[in-house]
Amino acid sequence: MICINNVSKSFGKELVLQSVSCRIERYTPTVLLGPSGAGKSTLLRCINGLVTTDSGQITIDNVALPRHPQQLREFRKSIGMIFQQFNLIKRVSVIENVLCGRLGYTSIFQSLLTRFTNADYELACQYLDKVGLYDKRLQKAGQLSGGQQQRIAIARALMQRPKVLLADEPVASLDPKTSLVILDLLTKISEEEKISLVLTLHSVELALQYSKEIIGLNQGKIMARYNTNKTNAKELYSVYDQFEEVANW
Ligand SMILES: Nc1ncnc2c1ncn2[C@@H]1O[C@H](COP(=O)(O)OP(=O)(O)OP(=O)(O)O)[C@@H](O)[C@H]1O
Repeated sequence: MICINNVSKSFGKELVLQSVSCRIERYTPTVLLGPSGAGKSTLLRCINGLVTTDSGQITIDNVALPRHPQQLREFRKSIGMIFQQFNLIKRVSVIENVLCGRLGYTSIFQSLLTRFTNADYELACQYLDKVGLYDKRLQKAGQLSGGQQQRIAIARALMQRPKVLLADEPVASLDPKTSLVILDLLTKISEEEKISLVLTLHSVELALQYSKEIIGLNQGKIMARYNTNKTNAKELYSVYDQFEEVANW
């Protein structure tokens, strides 16, 4: 379980997260929903320490996110991340990109030489097969379509064997049909591999279709929390124009 307790974050004079508290249950696909600038990406990035909080605490399975860089690096092994723009090395092969996900497990010396074990290669092939890209493993990543590049990014994140997968607008650069393929894949894999999935999305309809819990953020505050089975699109749209804080979890 991810526990976010009274987390605040400012960039300069802008208070982006204001004493945010919530719990994200294990194996419960959860979407952070809200208007542009609400602080969704910032909150997601606080969960893996990419953004340092000003105050408050985040724990994953009762372990607090460390502040010390080396301990944070170790902690991050258990948290995969997927980005809107895929963040691949486009000039290198698909399989090399996937293997990069293993760097956290490799000694610094090995990382410098980028030497991977046979077991690493086997695992990379296994995950490429899972995302349907085994046949493309030797192609340069940049030659593939956006949807295929996002699938490489998913395989790369899986190489970390994460217990939590954070996906920041994973389908914002993709067409509607490919978006469904990617979200199908993410939810299926997170269920199969027992990974807790947390996403930011801009589509109310996709949030309803692919999550079990929805956390509504607006102006750096949690406005409401919804169980997908007990809400509807009309109610969720209110997250975009509601400014009164209802509750924190
Ligand atoms: N590294 C940064 N430096 C300065 N300001 C930042 C930084 N990251 C985010 N912000 C600011 O924090 C606010 C919230 O940004 P954030 O990306 O978290 O919002 P969001 O809800 O994810 O928006 P969107 O849906 O448009 O991606 C914005 O005003 C943004 O400009």
